[in-house]
Amino acid sequence: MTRSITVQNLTVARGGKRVIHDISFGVAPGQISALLGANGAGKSSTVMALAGAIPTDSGKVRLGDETLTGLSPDRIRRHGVALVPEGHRVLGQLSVEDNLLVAALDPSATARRAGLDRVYEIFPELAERRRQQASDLSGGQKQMVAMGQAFIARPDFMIVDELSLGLAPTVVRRLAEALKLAASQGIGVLLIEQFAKLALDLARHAMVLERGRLVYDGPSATLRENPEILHGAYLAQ
Ligand SMILES: Nc1ncnc2c1ncn2[C@@H]1O[C@H](COP(=O)(O)OP(=O)(O)OP(=O)(O)O)[C@@H](O)[C@H]1O
Repeated sequence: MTRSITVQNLTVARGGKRVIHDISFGVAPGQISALLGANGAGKSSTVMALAGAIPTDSGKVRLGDETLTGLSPDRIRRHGVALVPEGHRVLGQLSVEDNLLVAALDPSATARRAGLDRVYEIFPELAERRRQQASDLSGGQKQMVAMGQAFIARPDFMIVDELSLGLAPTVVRRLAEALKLAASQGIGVLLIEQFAKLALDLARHAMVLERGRLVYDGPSATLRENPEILHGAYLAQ
């Protein structure tokens, strides 16, 4: 079962200052949505609020009929929202396989095996390195592990904070294919990406944040065809 995520009138304050102002949007099952904006526009704050890592001031986040607002990050994950955090962080002392298994939600041996098989099918390069210590992986392989940790939890909704940061184009293409696969299987994806072109190529739906306000919410094709909308938001910051 896959469900839409709905954000209603979300307001977030950090350090006593309002950084997200009353934003509303939705991501449907199987849809890739890009969230764009200049440095400091509020992308990470939005993502962290959705994942429960920082509190919300007001507003509501729902996955299907369930309200996620106010739940802990772990509860939100168990409800079906997987976050791939910025910086392809892994548990360096653990093997690739143990990194994946710590993220599995269903403890049964059958489910864990099926989860690993699913991740290794998406990223065969991780299967070859399953016993390798994660700290020895390349940046791209670490990002595969981070994405694998999301996939193994069988989420309804995936948030990817900076897919391509610091990674080579060939690796980014592989990761982009994995996101498309996720969407084709009904997972809703919210992609935060500094390279607008990549994000707009991947996503059919896009949003632009400017100083904590949503200034565009619509087809990504419109942003591709009217780059001044995006330039305006980046310059205004
Ligand atoms: N820990 C914090 N405490 C107080 N204010 C913060 C904190 N982190 C971020 N901010 C402020 O919140 C606002 C939004 O920042 P945020 O990091 O969400 O933007 P962003 O679009 O993700 O930018 P970047 O791409 O640089 O990460 C900025 O004004 C920033 O200074």
